Amino acid sequence: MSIDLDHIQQVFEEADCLYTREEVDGAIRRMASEITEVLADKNPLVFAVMNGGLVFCGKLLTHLHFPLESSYVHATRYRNTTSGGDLEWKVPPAHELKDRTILITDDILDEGHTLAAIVDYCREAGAKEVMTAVMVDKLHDRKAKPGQKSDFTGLECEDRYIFGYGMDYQGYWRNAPGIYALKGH
Ligand SMILES: O=P(O)(O)OC[C@H]1O[C@H](OP(=O)(O)OP(=O)(O)O)[C@H](O)[C@@H]1O
Ligand SMILES: Nc1nc2[nH]cnc2c(=O)[nH]1
Repeated sequence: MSIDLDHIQQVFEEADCLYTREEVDGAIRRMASEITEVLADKNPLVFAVMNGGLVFCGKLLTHLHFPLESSYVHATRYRNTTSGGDLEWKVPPAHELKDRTILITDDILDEGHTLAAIVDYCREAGAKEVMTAVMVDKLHDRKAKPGQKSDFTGLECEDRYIFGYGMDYQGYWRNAPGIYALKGH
């Protein structure tokens, strides 16, 4: 399928900016101090969930000033579409997880299936403690587990399809410098 770059450009121009770069960065700094209080002496292993978690995790890591290891996992459920399907593991964790404290970082907690599956995987692999941090929690009543929350949450957003700061629209605009909502979604 060929991609219509005029459409991609138009999507950005018509989108609503929900959070500016400054607002997102402020939320990430606040999360970093909350995470530091809980994990600073636990030698955690911090995973970015690719692709969407790349920007958030990268920014967050630079605000965590204590010993930790960082790596990534790649799991996807949306595959460049705007509604979710079955979780596909593209790259499972490469580290030994037994007895480790794990922090999983992702861009968005939407229905929560992705994060729940990754948490379950880490627990089954023998992790001592598994915590999660998400940049944005989308507010609606379709969570995989009723009342599901992340241990650390940066921002909340309404029930619309969003992109920017790592999150894509049809594979594009992960580089958008804030969090934007698609017109009409
Ligand atoms: O809470 P959920 O409804 O499970 O959705 C959240 C997940 O969806 C997105 O990933 P996606 O599958 O789109 O892959 P991507 O990270 O490569 O964009 C996002 O990065 C989260 O990992
Ligand atoms: N880009 C993007 N990915 C998602 N994955 C789950 N929800 C969303 C969303 O609103 N935007």
